[in-house]
Amino acid sequence: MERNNLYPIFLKTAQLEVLIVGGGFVAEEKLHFLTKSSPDAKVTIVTPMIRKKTLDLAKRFGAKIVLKVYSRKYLNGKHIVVATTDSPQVNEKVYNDCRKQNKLVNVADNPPLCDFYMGGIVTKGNVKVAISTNGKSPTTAKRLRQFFEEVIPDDIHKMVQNLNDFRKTIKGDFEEKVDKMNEITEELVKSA
Ligand SMILES: C[C@@]1(CC(=O)O)C2=NC(=C\c3[nH]c(c(CCC(=O)O)c3CC(=O)O)Cc3[nH]c(c(CC(=O)O)c3CCC(=O)O)/C=C3\N/C(=C\2)[C@@H](CCC(=O)O)[C@]3(C)CC(=O)O)/[C@H]1CCC(=O)O
Ligand SMILES: NC(=O)c1ccc[n+]([C@@H]2O[C@H](COP(=O)([O-])OP(=O)(O)OC[C@H]3O[C@@H](n4cnc5c(N)ncnc54)[C@H](O)[C@@H]3O)[C@@H](O)[C@H]2O)c1
Repeated sequence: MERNNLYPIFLKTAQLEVLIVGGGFVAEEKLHFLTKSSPDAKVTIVTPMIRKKTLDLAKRFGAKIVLKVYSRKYLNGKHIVVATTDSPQVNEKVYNDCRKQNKLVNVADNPPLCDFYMGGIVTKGNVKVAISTNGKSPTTAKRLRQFFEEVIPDDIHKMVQNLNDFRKTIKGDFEEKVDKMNEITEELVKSA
């Protein structure tokens, strides 16, 4: 069986600079899911033309807009780059420029030109679940995201907070605390 070997990490988007190249439908989709998960993301969009809905979303989340065609100088100071233009040549140039500078890059509609994939994301308070199908089926990632949004209780953050509070009240060394935390949460996965 094929296996997904990607390693998910949870980025602190408030302290990273993201560049989106292009301002059309795909840019809107990527910006929408980025800001849904991470409203504090620091985003710059470089594009000669921006669609109204992309512009509205960009304004709502304070993204910086540069109405210019892409060139390498716009990579300065950026950590993560997402290319969404309708020109395969431009997208490929963005990819190659980023690889040369060791910047993480995603060409949205071209899985081989991605260092990382955006995933389906469920956020419930402090709990976050990220889903990937290894780039094989974005539709499945979306459906799984909808499923988990439904089944994970909205108030799971209360349990997380209670366990955080409870941990502080336990006496003993690290090992004893781990044992106690595992003991009281055992029921959560019993039926699984
Ligand atoms: C999860 C999500 C996150 C997000 O967008 O942030 C996401 N795509 C979403 C939706 C979606 N995108 C597309 C459709 C129509 C599907 C169809 O037509 O079959 C749908 C479904 C819909 O809209 O219903 C079009 C599409 N997307 C990609 C290709 C190229 C290809 O697959 O070859 C094509 C076809 C282009 C063409 O036809 O040429 C590629 C990628 N899309 C990914 C992520 C990465 C892999 C994630 C993974 O590992 O699973 C990857 C590899 C790169 C990337 O973009 O990072 C978001 C759902 C968010 C949510 O709902 O929660
Ligand atoms: N819209 C979709 O759902 C979808 C689905 C599958 C694949 N795609 C593919 O994704 C690509 C983008 O699609 P779209 O619908 O977002 O297109 P779009 O026409 O809505 O947007 C393209 C954007 O790229 C920008 N752009 C063009 N040249 C540029 C340059 N040199 N520098 C910076 N920005 C530049 C344009 O100004 C525009 O904002 C296309 O290749 C399309 O075939 C789109």
